[in-house]
Amino acid sequence: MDKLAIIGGRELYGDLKIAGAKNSALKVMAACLLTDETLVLDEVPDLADVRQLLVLLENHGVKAERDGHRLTLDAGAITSTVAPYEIVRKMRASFNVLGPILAREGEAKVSLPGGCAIGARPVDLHLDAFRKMGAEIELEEGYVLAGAKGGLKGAEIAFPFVSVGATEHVMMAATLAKGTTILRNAAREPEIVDLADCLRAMGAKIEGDGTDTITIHGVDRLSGATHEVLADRIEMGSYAMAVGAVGGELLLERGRRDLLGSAAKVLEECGLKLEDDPRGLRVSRWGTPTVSQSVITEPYPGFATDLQAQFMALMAKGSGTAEITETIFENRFMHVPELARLGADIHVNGRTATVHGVPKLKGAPVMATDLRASMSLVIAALCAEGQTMISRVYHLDRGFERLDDKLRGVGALIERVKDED
Ligand SMILES: CC(=O)N[C@H]1[C@@H](OP(=O)(O)OP(=O)(O)OC[C@H]2O[C@@H](n3ccc(=O)[nH]c3=O)[C@H](O)[C@@H]2O)O[C@H](CO)[C@@H](O)[C@@H]1O
Ligand SMILES: C=C(OP(=O)(O)O)C(=O)O
Repeated sequence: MDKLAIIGGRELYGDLKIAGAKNSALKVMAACLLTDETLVLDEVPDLADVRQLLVLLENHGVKAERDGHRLTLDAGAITSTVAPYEIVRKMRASFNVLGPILAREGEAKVSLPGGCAIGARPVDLHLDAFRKMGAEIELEEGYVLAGAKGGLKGAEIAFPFVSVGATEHVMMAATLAKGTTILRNAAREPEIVDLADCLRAMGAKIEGDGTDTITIHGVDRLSGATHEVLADRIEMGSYAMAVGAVGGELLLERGRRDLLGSAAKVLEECGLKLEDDPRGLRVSRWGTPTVSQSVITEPYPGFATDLQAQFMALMAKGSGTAEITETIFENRFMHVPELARLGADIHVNGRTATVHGVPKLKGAPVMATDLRASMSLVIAALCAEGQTMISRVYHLDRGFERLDDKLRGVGALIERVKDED
């Protein structure tokens, strides 16, 4: 298992390319199952999660070819409608093959998913929606058995609360349903719009993505297409926070201020400068203290839960006190004890963490606990005095492409070391 050794205190300068969004790439990849023609995807990030989903798609008969960031997927024939536990348990997004396979083949058997251990993460909203669309759903030995022999039917589905995964999953399946599906209280994340753009390029009829009501008119078949995956707003926000923590100036290529939602304004209030540039998002902070700000995580365009841990690292050296409230996942403060090892002063009470800014952090051995928590440790290490050794970095490799190379390229002292244990 690799570790990361980081010596803090070096400001970050230069250009850093933001990869395609993990949380978009995984969904558009699953969309290849909706057509027997070829789907070509550009700007697909080179991540452990992407490789993991490819294993699952190949299990269903998909032929995949990778050339740099271009991925060509051909689901000419779906050879298996079963998504096994051994593959699906490793990643939440792999559950989203159920809808496309069900829509195209009339049946699917998919293991209940895994993913980051940040909460219980049930899939009831997904399954309730498919039932409304006429599917018969049973749970057996950890698998969802879904059947819709006559095909899925359009339905009106009002989600009781916002779910990114359920919105995407039902939107995909509804493209091949008979009739019209209306999703109310739908998620509005940029990745939903990216997926809808890809599906439209494949011939789907979708309106309203990016709002809380999405209408999908089912079509008989979808075709092949070429689609470029949107930039990763979480990677972009994380590097922006790294600049906030340690100072400097980065041009985050392909980045866009609007993708950050309300986090953009929060970062500016903390003292960062964010400027859209023809090549991406320019972020800078020069010598001024980081002003502590309180945030509450919310669905987009609210402050993203996937940036909460990184923001806590930024607040650790803030000028005052910040309250950080997590409303999306019930167990997403696992980074708190690790940040405390570096000297952060954080107290958790229920869903709120109170962060009293300290003048300095000091390097220490720490352990990555989940994907975004790992990035919060990287940010804290970049602005800590001395060396921090982060273990279990396989969490980071799930969602941050070539993190150590990218940070080294802009001046950070960071090395990947092989664990001898
Ligand atoms: C691969 C991917 O895109 N992952 C993202 C996606 O996860 P994911 O799609 O799993 O997140 P959801 O938006 O569905 O989850 C939001 C909340 O709803 C709950 N819930 C969800 C579905 C359901 O059927 N029942 C239920 O109770 C979840 O446990 C969670 O508490 O959106 C999250 C919220 O922005 C992000 O943190 C994840 O990075
Ligand atoms: C929680 C995340 O991923 P997943 O939903 O795949 O666990 C994430 O991307 O921050």
